[in-house]
Amino acid sequence: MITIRNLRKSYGSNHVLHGIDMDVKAGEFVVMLGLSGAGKSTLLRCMNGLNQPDSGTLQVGGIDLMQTHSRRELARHVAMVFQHHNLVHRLSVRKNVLTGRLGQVGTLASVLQFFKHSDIALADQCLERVGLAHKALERTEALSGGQMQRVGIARALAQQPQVILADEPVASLDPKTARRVLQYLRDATREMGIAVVCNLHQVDYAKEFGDRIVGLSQGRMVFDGAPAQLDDAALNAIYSTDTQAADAATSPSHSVHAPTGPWHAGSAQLATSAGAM
Ligand SMILES: Nc1ncnc2c1ncn2[C@@H]1O[C@H](COP(=O)(O)OP(=O)(O)OP(=O)(O)O)[C@@H](O)[C@H]1O
Repeated sequence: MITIRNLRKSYGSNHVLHGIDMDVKAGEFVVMLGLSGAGKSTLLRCMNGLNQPDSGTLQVGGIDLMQTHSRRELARHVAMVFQHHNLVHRLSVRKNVLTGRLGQVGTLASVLQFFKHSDIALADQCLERVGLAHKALERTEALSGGQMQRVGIARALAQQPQVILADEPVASLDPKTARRVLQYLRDATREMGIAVVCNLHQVDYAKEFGDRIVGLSQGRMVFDGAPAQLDDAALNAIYSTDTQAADAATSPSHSVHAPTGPWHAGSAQLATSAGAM
């Protein structure tokens, strides 16, 4: 579903991504961890076509993002869940979910916001998945933050995407609500075979909900493994502010790559150099 090879991205002279390699398969829930500024959002924005990488290979949901593509084409394959929901508060909950269908309907229907019965049925099914079917006709502004985020997930599901990218989706929620939101996201994507990449700042949520965790430090992948492999040494490598440690973690002798072929869940080992400790 997602294939990334040697991906590089700079903002002017600020080199943010230094050759990222990553594969995500259908139904896999990958959590991305890293310090603020590590490049997590930049990588997600590359995957969502909002940032143009400088070089490398980037295929998401069957689309080659290094080549020209339309936003509409991308929306048919890739959905985004945002930290602040990005919902239209004055619209009903169902209409917000239906906006997830805009990339799939014709241009005129999209402009007029005219939806078929099948789209409405799909929107209601998606709301059902996140436990909010009973709120379909309510104005969105009347919902709590956690409920709004679940509407954001329902909207993403209504796109019927192959990939969902979530950028800190629970950053502004209390722990109980955050867990509920992540549970809905993980369960729905697993059942629907969607590949998910989710940026989080909470290590405990990453361990609880991730099928796999990737760690970014200063634009380099320093960990790629199962939650059980995320030990103190791994956390030190991910959250180190020491440039040498990040370099050591990705040096050839301490590679996070699998010995053969592309990365996959649990394949990669954490660098164990003294610098990364
Ligand atoms: N649009 C932009 N223009 C210029 N520089 C940018 C832009 N977006 C991000 N950066 C820079 O790229 C680097 C990585 O930022 P990014 O937002 O990707 O990190 P992050 O790991 O997602 O951080 P956070 O966890 O705080 O969201 C930072 O140095 C940041 O200042």
